[in-house]
Amino acid sequence: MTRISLETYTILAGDRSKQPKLEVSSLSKSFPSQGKSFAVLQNINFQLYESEFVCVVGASGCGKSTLINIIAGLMQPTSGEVKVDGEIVLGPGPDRGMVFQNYTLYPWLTVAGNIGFGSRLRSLSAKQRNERIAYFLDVVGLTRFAKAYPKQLSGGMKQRVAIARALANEPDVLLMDEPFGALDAQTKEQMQQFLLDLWRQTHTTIWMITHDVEEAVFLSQRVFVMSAHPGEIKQEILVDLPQNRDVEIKLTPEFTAIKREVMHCLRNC
Ligand SMILES: Nc1ncnc2c1ncn2[C@@H]1O[C@H](COP(=O)(O)OP(=O)(O)OP(=O)(O)O)[C@@H](O)[C@H]1O
Repeated sequence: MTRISLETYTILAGDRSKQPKLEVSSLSKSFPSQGKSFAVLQNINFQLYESEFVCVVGASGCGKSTLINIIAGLMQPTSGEVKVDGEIVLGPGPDRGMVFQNYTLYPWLTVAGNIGFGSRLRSLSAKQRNERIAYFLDVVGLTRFAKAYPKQLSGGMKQRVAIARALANEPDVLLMDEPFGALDAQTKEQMQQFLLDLWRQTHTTIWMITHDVEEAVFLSQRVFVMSAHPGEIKQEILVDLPQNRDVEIKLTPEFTAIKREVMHCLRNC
């Protein structure tokens, strides 16, 4: 298990001399349909290295959610395998944190209670656990809402709690399925910057699904473009932009060129 340092530090993301954090090999998934087998994912192969942030885009129905569910261990592949830190995934586990589009906070727990809920946190002493909760409350800017309940928070705040809860449990890989899909444009932009700043502090390895090409280019170092019927990774596009990004980068010719390349691939791959 990789420990998230509570100090801010900078390392070069994606060191390929090390074992991949997440490895998907020859993965296929079919569902039965009208007496036949319907192939949803076909021969998916990729590696994610420590501290990389990779986004996945693809047309509706190309199998993105099926893939994330298999990586999370919520669904078995028909063939192939998923490894996290070299270990084959056989089911859900604390090595993979999950953040979904629709806020999945526990409504009966306070913000602090939600952040402290993860199984790895519950194995710490009360003092260590409280320190960790305080750290993540601070990181996501919600210290003064520690005792609030989810129903008292806005959509963006709820998603910050969901991200803090996933990170506080120190996952090896954070899996995100359209985490900002339900937010308004302005909150979404704030959350993108928030997530990028958080990633720069923790350097968690992140694999995120989004429908928003601009969001994918802004956040990641690589964008996977999936095609449908059956779902395959058609192209991997390198986002060769500085790691220190803010919204202004979206206006640069370099950003626009990468965005155009992803959009072109989405239309034609
Ligand atoms: N449990 C299931 N049984 C049968 N078919 C399924 C099942 N789950 C998903 N599918 C089919 O697999 C295909 C891919 O679905 P999936 O939800 O993974 O796509 P997606 O890329 O995440 O779509 P979206 O972007 O719209 O969320 C769809 O055709 C869907 O109908």
